[in-house]
Amino acid sequence: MAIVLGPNRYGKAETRLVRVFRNGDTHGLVDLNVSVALSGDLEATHATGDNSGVLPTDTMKNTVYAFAKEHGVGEPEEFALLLARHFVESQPQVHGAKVSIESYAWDRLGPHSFSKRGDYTRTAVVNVSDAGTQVVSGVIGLTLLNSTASEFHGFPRDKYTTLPEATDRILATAVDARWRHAGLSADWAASFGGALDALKSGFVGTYSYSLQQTLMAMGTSVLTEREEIAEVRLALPNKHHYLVDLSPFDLTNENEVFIAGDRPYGLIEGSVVRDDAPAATTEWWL
Ligand SMILES: O=c1[nH]c(=O)c2[nH]c(=O)[nH]c2[nH]1
Repeated sequence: MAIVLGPNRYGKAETRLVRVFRNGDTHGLVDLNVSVALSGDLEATHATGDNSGVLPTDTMKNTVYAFAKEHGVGEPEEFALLLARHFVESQPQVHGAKVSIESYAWDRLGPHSFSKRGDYTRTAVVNVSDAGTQVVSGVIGLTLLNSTASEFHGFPRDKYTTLPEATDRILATAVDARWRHAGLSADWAASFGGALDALKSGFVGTYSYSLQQTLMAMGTSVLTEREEIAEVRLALPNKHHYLVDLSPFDLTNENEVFIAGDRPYGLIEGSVVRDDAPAATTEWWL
């Protein structure tokens, strides 16, 4: 029996970068949270502390800031590709790089004034490895609600089942979605905007008998609208809204007064994929 090192990686997580683009009086703003994880020939440091192959995580952080100055910061997918390729190409012992970016949007209030948009976070993850390069875009925290057009019934009942059948309920979720691009170049901004719109219209346009059905419709909507996207993965928390019993006050409640539940919540997860999509080069999930 031998004890050996299993899969491992290391990097600098959550480097917060704000880049101001000064074009005369009118400034632009990019606000990112960048995480880098490298893998490769790293046995020595784990076995003996020989760091001859360990590019410091501090250097990774510095690279993020230096690249922001030297190359600017375009779309998050573009910046992640630039960084991931840099680490793999410049360090022979590094065979894999994963660069994950969260991008926070700011709305313009004036030439150099901005208001942070709080409705969702855009994400981009680039994986460079011997198997290939993969770009995954996504969105987290996109909260959507239908105040009707949702039912849930016909489910199995056992002795622990108390849930009433619902023929008219609120359906609400905070969308966590990632989508894998078939290629390595796209109009990333248009692709993200289109995918976001497709997720929303899939949610809005589906008369739902389960959040699972809505998940499938949202993924299908993205793949129908965006041919550059090969696969969509979704994690949809079911943000339950419970009808308040107003009968103690001699009041009726015709689906008008709800308690917004916090936890526990149902969590519906799934992948929607083109059957002819190219295979993923790296394992990915949320
Ligand atoms: O859309 C739903 N899917 C479920 O699987 C489920 N389970 C549950 O209790 N409520 C719901 N709603």
